[in-house]
Amino acid sequence: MTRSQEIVNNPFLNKGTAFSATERKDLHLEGMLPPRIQTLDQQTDRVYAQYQEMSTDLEKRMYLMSVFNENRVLFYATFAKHVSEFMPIVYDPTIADSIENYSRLYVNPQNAAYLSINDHSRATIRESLINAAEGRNVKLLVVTDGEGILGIGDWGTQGIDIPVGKLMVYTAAAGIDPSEILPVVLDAGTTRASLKNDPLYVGLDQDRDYSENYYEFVDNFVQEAESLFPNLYLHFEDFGRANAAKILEKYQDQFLVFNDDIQGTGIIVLAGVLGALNISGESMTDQKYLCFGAGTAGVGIAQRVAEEMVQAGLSEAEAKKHFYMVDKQGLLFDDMPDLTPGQQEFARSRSEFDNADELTDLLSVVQAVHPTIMVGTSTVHGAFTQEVVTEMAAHTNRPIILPISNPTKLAEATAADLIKWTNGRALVATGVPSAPVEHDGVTYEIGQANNALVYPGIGLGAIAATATTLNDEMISAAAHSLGGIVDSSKPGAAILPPVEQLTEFSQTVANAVAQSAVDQGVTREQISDVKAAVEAEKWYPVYRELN
Ligand SMILES: NC(=O)c1ccc[n+]([C@@H]2O[C@H](COP(=O)([O-])OP(=O)(O)OC[C@H]3O[C@@H](n4cnc5c(N)ncnc54)[C@H](O)[C@@H]3O)[C@@H](O)[C@H]2O)c1
Ligand SMILES: O=C(O)C[C@H](O)C(=O)O
Ligand SMILES: [Mn+2]
Repeated sequence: MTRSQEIVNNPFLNKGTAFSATERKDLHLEGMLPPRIQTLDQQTDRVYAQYQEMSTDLEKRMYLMSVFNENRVLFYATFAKHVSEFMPIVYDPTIADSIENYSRLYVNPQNAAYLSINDHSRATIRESLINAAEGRNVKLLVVTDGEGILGIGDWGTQGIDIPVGKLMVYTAAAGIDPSEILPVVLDAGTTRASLKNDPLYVGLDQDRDYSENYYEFVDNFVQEAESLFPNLYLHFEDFGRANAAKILEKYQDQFLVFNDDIQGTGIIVLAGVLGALNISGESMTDQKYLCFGAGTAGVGIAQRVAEEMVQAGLSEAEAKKHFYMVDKQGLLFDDMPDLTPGQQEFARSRSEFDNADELTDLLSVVQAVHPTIMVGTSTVHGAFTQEVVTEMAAHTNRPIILPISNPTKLAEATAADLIKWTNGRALVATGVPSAPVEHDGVTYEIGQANNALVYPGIGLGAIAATATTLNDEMISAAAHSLGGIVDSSKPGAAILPPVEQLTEFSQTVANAVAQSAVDQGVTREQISDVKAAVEAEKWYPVYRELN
């Protein structure tokens, strides 16, 4: 390839019709492009106009991905102008459709790294990461093994769209330089027969490996990534329930790692609860918390909220008494076999209830417990029925209800139903974006309780501060930093800030996390001005001069 071809085919360098006259001459691009030189603004107008021509959300996403494949600056400049409109297209919920159809729609590897359990030697992994990084300075890596994609389960290699999509949000929300990132999928096989039997499937057509091999694969990957990219922020996403917490615990004291489903979700839900309590005027330690779906996210959130109660003065044992975990078995009791370690932490004793053996479904648990907060991470569509919600609302003035299973087709309830069934008393946030709800003359704004509202800022803050670890203090600082953005005195106010302000509050989160790292002295470099360090780390979608 000639240098000119390399430039126009490199999405990190390509400017399309915006190459200047001098660049066209110096880089030998003359004759390779239509003659009229356009501005980035004109290009984004064209992209947005074409985007609007697409009839379905999946088509819109595919079109935007084609722009992404060609020209990163143009993609992010357009995204920046339409943040709240593009989020559900680029990210959740439309990303779920693109994952389910990934092999069928495949056109481009999108500069991701694809690793295979069939050759998981450190040498091969190292070589693959070097190839995929193409000499770029990787500071942020998002990795999945595809086993627990959103709530839609095991999608093997097709899960790579989650790291790609999560990283797009990092850049759009927090200004992470898109050339300093790497999406990675660890293909350890899949349990999904329809993928294995599909000749178009681009991943390994073999059973998912649950042997020691798997942990060796993960470990070889972590060790090689950490050694190749020494200042890495390593983000784990959508691993299965049996592995997510285990992997985080294994590496969190050694490296700068983050599990979004556990920590990111814990932070955003805690922020939502704090926002709700700000509106109701109630105190955290008076709450009774019901988790429906005690898996990776459910337990991660409960741990974060429990930690907040400890900070509010309760002992750990007292704090845990405020929690009720419900899973497939019903209310989780400490005598049940097969509880995960996280579930065991919160399991109750049967002797607390007269009718313990009857507490096998959500409604009977709500009747027995009278929760004030109910969070859904179960993947059970419609589980928060009118009966469940009215029962909850009969015993608390402002029920805090967060159905956050993704994508839309798995959500436990809609915001509109929750507002209607409680006559506007419920304080609600949902995992996917929800339109405002009109009820009895009041417009209820609905916040989005999605980790996307916090993980970009946390990553930016940790990277900008040159943090060596991501600890509880930094995580708690992130959750608290979102307070005060919403005017809680307004009737129908949301409990979380609006996605339109994603870039602004990502900066707020980043500053809080970086400040916490600096205050604790857990940084590689001495940082005297935290805000300046965060600002200096930010990338903006503008064309840079090429020579
Ligand atoms: N909004 C967010 O930011 C966010 C973040 C993480 C996860 N999530 C969503 O939460 C959901 C769960 O994700 P996860 O990673 O924790 O998955 P997971 O598989 O670890 O957990 C799901 C849990 O729900 C339980 N469950 C399944 N069917 C049930 C039923 N009928 N009754 C009660 N419990 C049942 C499972 O046994 C499991 O423990 C997904 O839909 C995911 O998209 C949302
Ligand atoms: O990806 C999302 O939308 C949030 C979360 O990480 C999930 O797994 O559902
Ligand atoms: Mn996730």
